[in-house]
Amino acid sequence: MKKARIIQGGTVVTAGSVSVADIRIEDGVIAAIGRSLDATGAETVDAAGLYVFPGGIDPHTHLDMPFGGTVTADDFESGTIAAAFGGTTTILDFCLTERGRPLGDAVAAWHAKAEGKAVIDYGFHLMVADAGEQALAELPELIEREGITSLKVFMAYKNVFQADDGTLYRTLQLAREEGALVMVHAENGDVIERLVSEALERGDTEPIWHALTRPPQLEGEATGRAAELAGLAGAPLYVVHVTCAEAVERIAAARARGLRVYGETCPQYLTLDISALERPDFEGAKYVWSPPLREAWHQTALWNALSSGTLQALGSDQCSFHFKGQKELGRGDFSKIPNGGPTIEDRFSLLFSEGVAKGRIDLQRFVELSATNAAKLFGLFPRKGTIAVGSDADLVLFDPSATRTLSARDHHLRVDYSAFEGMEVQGEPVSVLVRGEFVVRDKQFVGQAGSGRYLKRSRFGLGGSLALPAVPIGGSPS
Ligand SMILES: NC(=O)NCCC(=O)O
Ligand SMILES: [Zn+2]
Ligand SMILES: [Zn+2]
Repeated sequence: MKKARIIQGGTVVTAGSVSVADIRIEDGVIAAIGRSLDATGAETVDAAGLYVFPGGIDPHTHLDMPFGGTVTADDFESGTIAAAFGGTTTILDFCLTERGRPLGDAVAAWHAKAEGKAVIDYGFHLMVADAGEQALAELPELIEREGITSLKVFMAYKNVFQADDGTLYRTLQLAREEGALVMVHAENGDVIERLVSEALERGDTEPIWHALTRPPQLEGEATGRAAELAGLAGAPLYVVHVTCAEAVERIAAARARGLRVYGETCPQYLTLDISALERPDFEGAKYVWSPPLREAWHQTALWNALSSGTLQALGSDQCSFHFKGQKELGRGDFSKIPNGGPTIEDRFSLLFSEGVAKGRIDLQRFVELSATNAAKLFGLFPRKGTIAVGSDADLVLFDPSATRTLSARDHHLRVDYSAFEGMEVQGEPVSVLVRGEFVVRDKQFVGQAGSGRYLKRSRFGLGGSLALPAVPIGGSPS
């Protein structure tokens, strides 16, 4: 047995409680929680004055991902180190597949990207581009063998990742049969393709046209369509990176009808707006995401949806490309700017600072949104996403009174800029443990490449002894 550890006197916060307590860790697992635990034979760690949160779960990352003829600046090593500094101890990364190629090959390739590199635990979602015979035959076995219980369908990126509605519907049917959760990138890719061609024909080539050719109506329409198809198939649905009131309304309406429709948003949509794409000297390219940044008023709709339970999670959608040499591929043609940005490190802190510190959400909701709900939706609860006896000792010791300014000067990603440069945040992860071992201790990296473990996950709704509630997460339909 490894030496026991006791995290002493921190304010332990879960989705259900806040209390000052000690946490005893044995063999990577929480062995006891209580006041004044006996520390004989254990290493003690003083957490007085700090919050102790469950390690963050980021359900949406793209590390070492090919896109638009290039590959993301951050891989499973730099990406997970940055995640750990930011308070995240588990990520779920998207395993991309190619039409006509065995899905199993893609899964093997994603294992090769992560093994020996990840410093925190990780699992994969599996992309379905085409629900042909080969894919449908492979999926049940992969779900069982790999514990990949979430499937991703892109409704946009025409001629690249986009699947048609038939594939989405067939994937939903299979997911219902197999106990998997289908995730959608909900934008109408066909209409976007038309709007992009028209803009380029007019000579509108600047980054701002990325946003103007992907209006919120097309995200709302696709979100509503996916929700209807999920309802028809009797399957649950998770909408990734929700950006706008139009999509929130579709999710709320589906949930009000009792459909199991869930959604996430991302820190960039809560804190940045469309004006960033107009920054001079092509700097707007740094802020090219799909769906795009919206007018600032949409942020209120997103915060309301997070606080009311219409949206259940915050994913980073980490997908970083250097400004120099990568984002610059789109000079003269906005459609060639690689989509995505660096967000993995700041997800947790921005939610605390903009959410809890500014009074938009309480501590319980913070824990639900940063960890617990993702664990429940993606088959990791109660092993991950909470602080309970028997759970993995994935913990964040967090100083709520620290203040700092986000900057590429001191982030831990490789990418050459910060999406949140100059933003003041309140609160900071001080130390981070994964399965009882420090990965970050007193703001220093003490982890090891390759120490992160691959996570086989339970099927949807089978979250372990604490199963997913029968009613939608977040309480009554809103
Ligand atoms: N979101 C984005 O712009 N890039 C990553 C790929 C995706 O999630 O659509
Ligand atoms: Zn997407
Ligand atoms: Zn993404």
